[in-house]
Amino acid sequence: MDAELGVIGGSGLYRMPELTDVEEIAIETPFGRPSDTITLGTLHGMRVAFIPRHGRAHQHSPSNVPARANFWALKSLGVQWVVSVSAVGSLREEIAPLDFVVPDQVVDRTVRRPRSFFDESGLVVHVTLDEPFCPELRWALTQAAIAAGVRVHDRGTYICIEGPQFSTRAESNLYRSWGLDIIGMTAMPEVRLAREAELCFALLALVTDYDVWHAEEEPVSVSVVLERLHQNVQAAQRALSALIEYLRALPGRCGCRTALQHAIVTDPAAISPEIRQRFSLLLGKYLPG
Ligand SMILES: CSC[C@H]1O[C@H](OP(=O)(O)O)[C@H](O)[C@@H]1O
Ligand SMILES: Nc1ncnc2[nH]cnc12
Repeated sequence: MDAELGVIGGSGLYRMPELTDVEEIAIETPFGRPSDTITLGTLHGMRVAFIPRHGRAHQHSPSNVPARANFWALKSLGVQWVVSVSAVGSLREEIAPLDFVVPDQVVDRTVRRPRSFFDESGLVVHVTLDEPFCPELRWALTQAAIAAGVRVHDRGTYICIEGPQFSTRAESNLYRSWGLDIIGMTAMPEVRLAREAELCFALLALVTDYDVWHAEEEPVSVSVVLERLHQNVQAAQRALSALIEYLRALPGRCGCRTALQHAIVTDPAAISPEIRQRFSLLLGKYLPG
């Protein structure tokens, strides 16, 4: 095992300066290359693998993030927990810019992203997503954010739009009328892929704006987002540091690690040795070669 914790850094979080004993590794996966080289390093005694989601130069748009390669690479490094750090807009007055949110639900409005490792493989796999984020990891992340001294909302529903454009006012008001809390462009398909890879996954959402619905606030733009990220990215780094001690205390009783146990529908007799070999990283314990 090269790392226990994976961190996917979103907009504004392109490196983790707190890591020591750092090495950069380039990984090739069956789904191509991850977003960038992966930084392996140590944080309070725990090995961490860090991937900047959009690349260090922010060259991958939300629709083109190689999410399958990122999660495959993290799985191949042995990580158990994956934390995504993301900039989001708020859809509610009481969730203010500079607050943090650890969402418990997600609505997927993306339309053109591969959403499964098993597309066109001849394997049919249906994982359960009633609880899309790992409850144990969410708890640890919430405690860590509190320890970092920020105002944190310990639940909320994230709507993931395709982008890359921000929403229209009518869309923003529609999402508010649906009772949704925060908006971004990247939680999907990461939630789906984490579950298929049997990884515990949670999201630390950094609120940067009130999207476009708020009568008194400036509508979201890249400059608004970057300005707010500049103000709270250090708090996010503090929360990641504080997270390690809470991770060590987790009981590991969530269902994430066995998510595929009853999810494979295809008759094992019909699964070829080549397919077993290709997916052995994810399915080896259920479909021996
Ligand atoms: C740079 S503003 C829009 C951009 O920021 C968020 O990215 P991430 O979730 O990776 O922090 C949002 O989803 C958009 O991709
Ligand atoms: N309002 C917003 N909509 C979509 N993605 C965002 N990322 C940060 N703010 C956002």
